[in-house]
Amino acid sequence: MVEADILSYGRAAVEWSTSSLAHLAVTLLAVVAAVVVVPFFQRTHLIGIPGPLAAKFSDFWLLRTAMNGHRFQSVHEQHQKYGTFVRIAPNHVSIAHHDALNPVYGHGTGTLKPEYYDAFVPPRPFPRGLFNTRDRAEHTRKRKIVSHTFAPKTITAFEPFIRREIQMLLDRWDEFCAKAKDEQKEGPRPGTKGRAWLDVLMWLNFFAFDAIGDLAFGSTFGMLEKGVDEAKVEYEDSDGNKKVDYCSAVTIINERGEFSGTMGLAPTWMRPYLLKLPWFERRLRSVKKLTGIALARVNDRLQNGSEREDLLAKLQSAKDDRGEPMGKMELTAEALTQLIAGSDTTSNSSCAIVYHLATHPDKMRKLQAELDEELKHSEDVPLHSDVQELPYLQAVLSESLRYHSTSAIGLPRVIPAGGATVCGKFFPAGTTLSVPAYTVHREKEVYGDDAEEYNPDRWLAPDARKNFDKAFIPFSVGPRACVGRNVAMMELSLLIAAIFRRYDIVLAEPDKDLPTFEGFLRKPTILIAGLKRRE
Ligand code: HEM
Repeated sequence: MVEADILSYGRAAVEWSTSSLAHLAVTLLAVVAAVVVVPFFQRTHLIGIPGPLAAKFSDFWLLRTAMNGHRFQSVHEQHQKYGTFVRIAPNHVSIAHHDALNPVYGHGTGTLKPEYYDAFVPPRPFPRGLFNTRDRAEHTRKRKIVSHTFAPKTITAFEPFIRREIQMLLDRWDEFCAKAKDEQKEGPRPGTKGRAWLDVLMWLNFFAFDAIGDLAFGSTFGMLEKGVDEAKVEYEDSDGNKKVDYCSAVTIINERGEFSGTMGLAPTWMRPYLLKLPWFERRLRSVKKLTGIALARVNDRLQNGSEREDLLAKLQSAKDDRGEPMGKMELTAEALTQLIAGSDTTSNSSCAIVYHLATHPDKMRKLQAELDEELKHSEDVPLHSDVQELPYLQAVLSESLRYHSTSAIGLPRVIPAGGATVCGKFFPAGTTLSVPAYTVHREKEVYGDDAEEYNPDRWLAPDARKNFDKAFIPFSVGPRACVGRNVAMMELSLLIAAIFRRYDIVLAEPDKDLPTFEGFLRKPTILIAGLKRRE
């Protein structure tokens, strides 16, 4: 009897497990059909577009590429293999041609930022900021308020504060140079005795955070002074108590970019599941901490006030079309946007400029000759009016932004109702298109056969700017282009002029490529250089 029971129990177990396995297999097939096969056949209009096989069926090809930190490179290689059009995800086509810029990003085209940008929205209860607002009317409202804060008059008023931070950077580097000169220690390379060896990227990050802190909130983070990457974070613990902590702002901003730049590529339904993976979980903590940094700065600033009109004061006094000012939460979201958009964009770009000049000593000497000649009577940090039209300095900045391009990926946009024809191909409404900056910046048709080479001199040719402008997008183009472009160009012009006029710079590893890791931006990871004061 017992034996019979066991046997029937065993049979039932086998039947159950067979039927549940079959059930599981059917469910899996249904999921695969729903997620992979159906969307593939729904997009028959994209079937003829070449690309990696995996990318035609699922978002994982692009997602995995992004997690590896070199999305710009992988997409570039696909374009080299397949040509102008590459399908990089089931509903996403990358178009590597400057003729695609206007229809994809231009004014009046009606294209919108897709769900990708939802992964950049700050955690609740904060609303969206200018950068990640997708709704057109809401973006227009915000853009009107924010662009007012970047009006030319405001920017001129920022110049003394930017110059003060650059002077602080020079003072710190001078200390290191003086010490190294006294000690006359051997450097990491033969013949480099008596130089100060430091991670230039780290110091440029200190500068960029202090500068944006000063511009946006009326005071710096104190990073240059302390020589430490540290920022105050305000947050609520699980019991709702307000807490204060200190953290590395640079690491946090990097991890936040990696989180958003990757998570945004996953279909919306999958995002909560990805959050369970340690890679995303850790980076989500950084997203929250970054909001905590903005909150701490906004709170301190509102409590203590500011003696001058910083960006926050401008935002506070600005009103939208209905005469409404921004509330505290929106103010914090915009302050966060500026902190993110205006800090490491500048430090990454300036780090790349230092790298490219130091690896092209002839170009560095040419720049130094111009600075010596034109800035004879300037202070350590020149005036913007003295440098904004220096031909070789501006050529170096343009070439470096072209060649490195911290925003290197194709920024995605969704085609609106009615569809659009781009570079001779029709794309129906709802298709996501992007134009990869890294690849477009290397178009031989525009930049010539030496497009793969770093050569600032190309910008000196007559009509160069006019010819290159059509394929030059470091700040993007159209209604969503960088609102801080003029501030960024002022910072870069002053900073690079001041640094190269004062120091002779060599790299510890001049034969190596600049190491980078890409989240949303393509960021250098380290740059060890030996500095000495020029005679
Ligand atoms: C070298 C420095 C910089 C570079 C290369 C850069 C590049 C860009 C790019 C490519 C975009 C478009 C992003 C997209 O469509 O997804 C953008 C947007 C933006 N940038 Fe910059 N940026 C720089 C500096 C700054 C600075 C200094 C600020 C402010 C202080 C700033 C504020 C913004 C904001 C608020 C947006 C969003 C604009 C909108 O959606 O309407 N950026 N930037």
